[in-house]
Formats: sequence, C-alpha cells, structure tokens
Amino acid sequence: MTADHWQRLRDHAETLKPIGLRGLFSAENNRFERFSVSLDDLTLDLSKTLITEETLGLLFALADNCQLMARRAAMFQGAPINTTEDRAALHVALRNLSGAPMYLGGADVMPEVLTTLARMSAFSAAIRSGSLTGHRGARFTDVVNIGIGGSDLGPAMVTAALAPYADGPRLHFVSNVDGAHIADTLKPLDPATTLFIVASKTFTTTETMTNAATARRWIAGALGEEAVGSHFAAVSTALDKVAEFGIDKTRVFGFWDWVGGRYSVWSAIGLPVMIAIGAERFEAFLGGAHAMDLHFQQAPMARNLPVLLGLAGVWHRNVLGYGARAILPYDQRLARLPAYLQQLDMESNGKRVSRDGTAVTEATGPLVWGEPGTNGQHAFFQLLHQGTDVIPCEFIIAAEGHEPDLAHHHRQLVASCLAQSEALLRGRDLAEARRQLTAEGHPADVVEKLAPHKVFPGNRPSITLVHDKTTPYALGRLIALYEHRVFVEGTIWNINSFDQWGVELGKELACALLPLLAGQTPETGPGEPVHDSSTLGLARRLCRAMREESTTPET
Ligand SMILES: O=P(O)(O)OC[C@H]1O[C@](O)(CO)[C@@H](O)[C@@H]1O
Repeated sequence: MTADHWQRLRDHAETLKPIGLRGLFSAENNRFERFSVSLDDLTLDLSKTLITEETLGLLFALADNCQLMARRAAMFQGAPINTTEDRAALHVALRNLSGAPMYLGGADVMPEVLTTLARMSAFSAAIRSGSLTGHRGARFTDVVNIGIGGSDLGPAMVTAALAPYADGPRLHFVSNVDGAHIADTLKPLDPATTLFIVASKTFTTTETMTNAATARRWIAGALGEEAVGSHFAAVSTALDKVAEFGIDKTRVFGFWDWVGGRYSVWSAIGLPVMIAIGAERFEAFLGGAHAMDLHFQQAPMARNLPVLLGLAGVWHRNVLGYGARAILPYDQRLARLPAYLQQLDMESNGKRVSRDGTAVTEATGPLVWGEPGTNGQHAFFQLLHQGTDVIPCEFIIAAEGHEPDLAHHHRQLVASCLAQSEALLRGRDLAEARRQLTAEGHPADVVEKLAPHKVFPGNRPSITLVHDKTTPYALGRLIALYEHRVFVEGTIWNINSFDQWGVELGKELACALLPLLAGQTPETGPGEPVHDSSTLGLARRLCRAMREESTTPET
C-alpha cells in the first residue's frame, strides 16, 4: 500500500526534525561524500537536505511501490503513457544519435528522426554560410523565431545559455501576442536580411498565428508578396496547416505528436539553436541529453541523479510540506532557465487528478520560480533566509566561466553561490547575533534592539548542481536531468505528466470574449449571463478606453 510508505516517511521525518539539518552535519562530517552523486563532471549534492540513508531507503521503497522502473521502461519503449491524449512520450528518441532502433507501435522512429535532423543541418548550414539568401539575394543576418510555450522557451533559453558558442546570424524570439513584443523586435531589423521561423506544434496557437501574420505583412509590405516564401520557414506537426499559411514544404520541418511541446527543444523546434551554434554543437547538446537518458535507465537508484533529484523533490513537497522550489542558476546566461523549468515542471505536474481521473490524495507539483544569482540575492533572498516559509533552493553553478579574462568575477560568483547555501544551512542564532553586534561596538541597548532582526533560523535545505562548464553537452545533460526528475515525481504522484488540460479553459474564454471587446453584445443563455459581472464590467471598461484610444487622432 502506497499509504503505508507515506506514513513511514512521515514518521521518519518526525525523528529528523528535532535534529535538524545542522544537527545532521554536526553528527556526521562526511555528508558531502555520502549524499553527493556524480555523472562524469556533473555533481548533484543533496547533503544539505534533511535526509539520511534511512530516508533514501524509504524513498526508494516508495518509488518501487509506485512502479518507477516499469513506468520508466514504458516511456523508453514508446508505450502510450500519455493516456488522456493516447500518445507516447518518446522525446528521448530525438537525442538517440546512435540511431539504435526505438519503437513506437512496432515501427522504428529513428529513420524519420535522423532524416529530419539531416534536413535541419543542411538548412541551418545554408543560412549560416549565406548560400540561402533572402528574396533580394542578401545574406540573413537575423532570424526571428515566432512561437510560444514549448515552441519558444526551449530554443530561447538554450540560445541564450550557449551564446559563447554562437557564430551564426543573430537570434530573436517573439512569443507574446502583445504587439509590443513583435514591434520592438522588428524595429531594428531589415526585412531584406530577416528570416522568420514560425514554430508551433499545432499551428493553431492564437499568439503565434497572430504574430506570424504580422511578420508576413511586414515582409510583404517591404519586399512584396512574392518575397514571403524566401523569408519564412516553419516547424510543426501540422503540415497541412503550414501549407495553408503558404510556407513551401522544403522549408517545413516536422516533428511528431509523441513529442510534447515542453519536451521539444531536441526536435526541429531546436532549429534556431542549430542556426546560432551550428549542427555539430547542436548534436553535442543532444549527446549530453542522451548520456543522461542512458544514466537514468542504467544507474541503480542510489546513484541515479534523476531518481535522487525527483525523490528529494517528493520528500520536500509531500513529507516536509514545502510548497515551492527556487531555481537559482549562478550563470547569467541561464537567466531563462527558471522560466523554462516552470513550464517543464508546472505544466507537467500541476495536476489534481490521478491517471485514472480520481482526485489525488497527495500534493503534486510545487510552485517553481527563480532568477539567476547573484541578482536574486539582492532581491528575494531576504525571504529565503528569514521569511516564514521554507523554500528549498536549487543552486546551479559551473566551475569555469566563458570569460577567462574575468576569472575574478567567476570566483566571486562561485563564492556567492556557496555562501548562500551555507548561510541557509548554518543560520545565526540570537547569541551569535548579540556577539557580533557587541564586537562591532554597539551599546547594549542597540544590541538588544537589533539582535532579533539579525537572527537567521538556518536549517533551510538546498540542493546544488555543479558541472565543469556550461557547454552544449553539459546543458543538454542538465535539461534532460530535469525532464527525468519531473517524470520521477509525476510517477510517484501517479499523474499524467504529459498532458496539459489546465491551459484550455482560459483559451476558450478568451475566444468568447473577443466579440465583446469588438463591441458586440454577448449572447446570453436562458436567464444566465454568459460572463460573470466582474469580467463583463472589466471588459466594458477596457472596451470603452480601447475605442477611445483607437479614435483618438494622432498628434
Ligand atoms: O507549439 P504550439 O502548438 O503552438 O503550442 C505552444 C504551447 O501551448 C501549450 O499548448 C499551452 O497552451 C503548450 O503546451 C505548448 O508548448
């Protein structure tokens, strides 16, 4: 019974709480050796979490009880584990560069995967070399990816992270339907040297279709309708819809319904990344993810990074009751990683019913948020250290930066990262605070007044991930680690991590509101308003101002 496993974990947690994290460190001086695990140069340090070997044993037993190994095998075997959409979740095939067969319903998907990859390589090489040009024969200097969610966050995050490896055209990403996004992006660009990639799995997403139509008008307006074909490419699973938009099929890169949007950066959705860094480095990125796939499949639980990271997440969420996790990359170029992981984690595991549709009995995905360190330290770390909620922090740091001339910056970055996790653990008690204030020469009354404010409770958990350098390979491996972590947690919670029904209702209601904002009277059902009075009131209020704005003559 899974309930017994939860109970054992909760009973065990009660025995650890009075000891606390600091207590564990005082009692054992080799926690780092015991609770950190590596895959090549990637080290996962769990020692600053409230765990012991017994904790891990209980978590492994829970994982066994939840059939983690069988579920993992089902994913790699292409079983339709996304049951509500009757689809496999076989994104791992996209980084299987060995080409060893991977089956979906008895058919090997690898030939198609490798063919698409080869087409992407040829296309990106032609753009990078300038052999494929715009309508007027000019080389493309700028590429604008139009997409949202998984069709934006992955390539945008990876392109920024791997900027030191970029030697192709400049990349831009437009996602928001707010006209400001595309307007600001296009302002400095020259239509003659700009290529658009319209990226949408479904090719129906309103934001993307609206932005794509605006981009199309921009090209047609500047270069003529006949130029459109030379300035657009598309990435989609809906090839018929792409054809309707008017993009030539030689410039369309497909992927498959067994690739979820938030798992798609490895597919043709990664085309902008390939254009920026070249096919060889893109393949290194895939190679890093593949190494993590093999590790996830082969390593025993006690050495398995995704299993350990996932179970630490479950321990924090369900047993210790922490509702959030902070993602803190000490790497400015990983600034979009928290946003990327928000979609990966929260769209996957923000669920309230089990796989069979019954209500879950345990809490599921936590709130995921974050910012790069050290900026976060000067903003929200106050709450992490002294707020009333405990938020487990996940620090990510490379041993080496990409700026050899600025090694002293990197030393400060590393020192800050380590100091934060140390401070969270260690804290500062009242006596220490008093001693410090006295040593600073404050009079006794000031010491008494200030000391409580200078207390840090400590005992706050954190996880640290370290690798040598954020190379394409290391980044691929890191993202795949987080993907599998989400899978491990979703398996323990017995939810479907691969659907996203929760995004639908808002989309439907937005469609229903559009006529109202265009000044039409909403239809009402028998005796019932279609919209609640707040939504209706706000819509009318906005509508009035919108019309006034649109009729205001330009000055
Ligand atoms: O690639 P598409 O089909 O435009 O979808 C974009 C995003 O929208 C979502 O469906 C959520 O609305 C995501 O799952 C997806 O990544």
